[in-house]
Amino acid sequence: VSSWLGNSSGLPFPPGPAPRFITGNLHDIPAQQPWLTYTDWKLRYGDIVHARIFGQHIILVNSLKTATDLFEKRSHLYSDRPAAPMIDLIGWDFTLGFIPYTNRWRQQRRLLHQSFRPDAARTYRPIQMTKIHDFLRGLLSKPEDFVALYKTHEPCAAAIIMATMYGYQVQPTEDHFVALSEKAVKMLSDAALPGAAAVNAFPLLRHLPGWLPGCGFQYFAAECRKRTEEMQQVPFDFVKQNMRDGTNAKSIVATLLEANQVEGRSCQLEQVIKEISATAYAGALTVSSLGTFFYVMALHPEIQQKAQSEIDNVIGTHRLPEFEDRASLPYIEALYREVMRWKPVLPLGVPHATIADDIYEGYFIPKGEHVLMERTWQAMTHDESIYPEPDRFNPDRFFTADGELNDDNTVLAFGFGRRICVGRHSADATIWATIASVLSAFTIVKAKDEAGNEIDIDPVYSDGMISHPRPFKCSITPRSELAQNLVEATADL
Ligand code: HEM
Repeated sequence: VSSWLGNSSGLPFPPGPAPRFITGNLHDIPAQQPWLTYTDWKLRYGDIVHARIFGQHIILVNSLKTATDLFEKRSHLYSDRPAAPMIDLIGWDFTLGFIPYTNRWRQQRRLLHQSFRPDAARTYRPIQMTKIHDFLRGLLSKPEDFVALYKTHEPCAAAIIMATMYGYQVQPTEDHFVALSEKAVKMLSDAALPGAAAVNAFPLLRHLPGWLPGCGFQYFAAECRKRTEEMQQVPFDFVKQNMRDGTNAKSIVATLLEANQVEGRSCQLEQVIKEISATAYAGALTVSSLGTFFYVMALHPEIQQKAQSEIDNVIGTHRLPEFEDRASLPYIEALYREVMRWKPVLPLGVPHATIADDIYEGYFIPKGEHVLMERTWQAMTHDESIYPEPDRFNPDRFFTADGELNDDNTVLAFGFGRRICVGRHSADATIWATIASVLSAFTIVKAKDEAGNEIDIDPVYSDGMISHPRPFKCSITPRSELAQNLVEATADL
């Protein structure tokens, strides 16, 4: 109610579209690709925009400067997460990404940071490379027309995180553990149903029984809670069983359990370790930018050739890339940065919320878990003043006039401030190494139909919190017999 009543600060909210009496700007924000509307609002209202849906304030942060001012320089005020009762109901409130800015968040963040900070992330490189090589061999055994690419790289990300987190080797097909979390993750994304929106706007609805009309979400939530619990418990039990059996499977979970010596002693800490491992797993499974990589490679053969020439000149054709090659491959670096800039996989990031009232450039920003701070990728990664012709996929934009790689190496897609992505060092290494490895051994082109005509690729991305290119057909073939042999030989490494 206090949200509805507005503010008593005497200062205006940031400018924005006029709200209606009860619903606010509900009708101004489209259900699909809302960030396009937000970008339009940037042109109309500026770098910071205010809107309201029922009692929930939405503050849109539309420029890198404003994002840095608020999320970095005032991070002590802007590091909370908005309340989302539906997330609690479906059992996903264990995830660090959704936990409010509390001691529970600090504890989980500290443990995850220990396992994913740069020096720790470097120790996973051998596993990352092994799984990327498995992925390359998987590409060899696929038919020419390789469909639904975002599905093909998720198993690679899943294999890496399962091996590092739990010491578990994912089966090439129908893996039980992967199936468990896929179910839970799917239910999380389905939780954006109309019923869920109503619960988020009117949290009291969560207390109504499922048999009441409109409250069917309660049954869905109960089912989802079961799946989420399984996703956390089953791989965790696998590690504990291995520890009891003395099986020498190194993993982050085993290391954390040993270091904290909590096995059977401190249920609370054991629960935390179980939660952060599932968080990392779910994070790695859902967010990946490689769909975009395959997509742009099929559409831009000239960029692909340039990248492959660099690999051939620097590394040669007698071996596959290694992490140590990264500094010698500036064009691959630029290509990686452009993949991450062009279509961030989380177009609106993950919303932040405010811990206290604040004033920014004369505007009032209310405190509270019902204040959604959203960032619009189009406004930042597609800011024309920083990235001319922003919609064009162009890795060359990351070079200076002298042909040197420029210093724009902050990947905005990983977020800001204290809530910046914990897994970014590991994700960065996985994505870079996959790009370099795939390009060194394979050529990606548009697929052809039976008559030999190229099949166009629809420039369509999935909508929602996570955005991937829609499944498309393309052809992925070894660049040469030598490349094929190199990939096959990785089985013996
Ligand atoms: C392409 C890969 C990835 C992208 C683009 C990405 C992006 C993001 C973004 C935008 C956020 C929100 C940051 C903010 O609130 O300002 C985030 C948070 C998070 N990410 Fe990632 N992420 C990726 C991979 C991963 C991986 C592999 C892990 C596994 C450890 C991970 C774990 C997390 C966690 C735990 C959070 C929540 C942090 C918090 O709320 O304190 N992410 N990520």
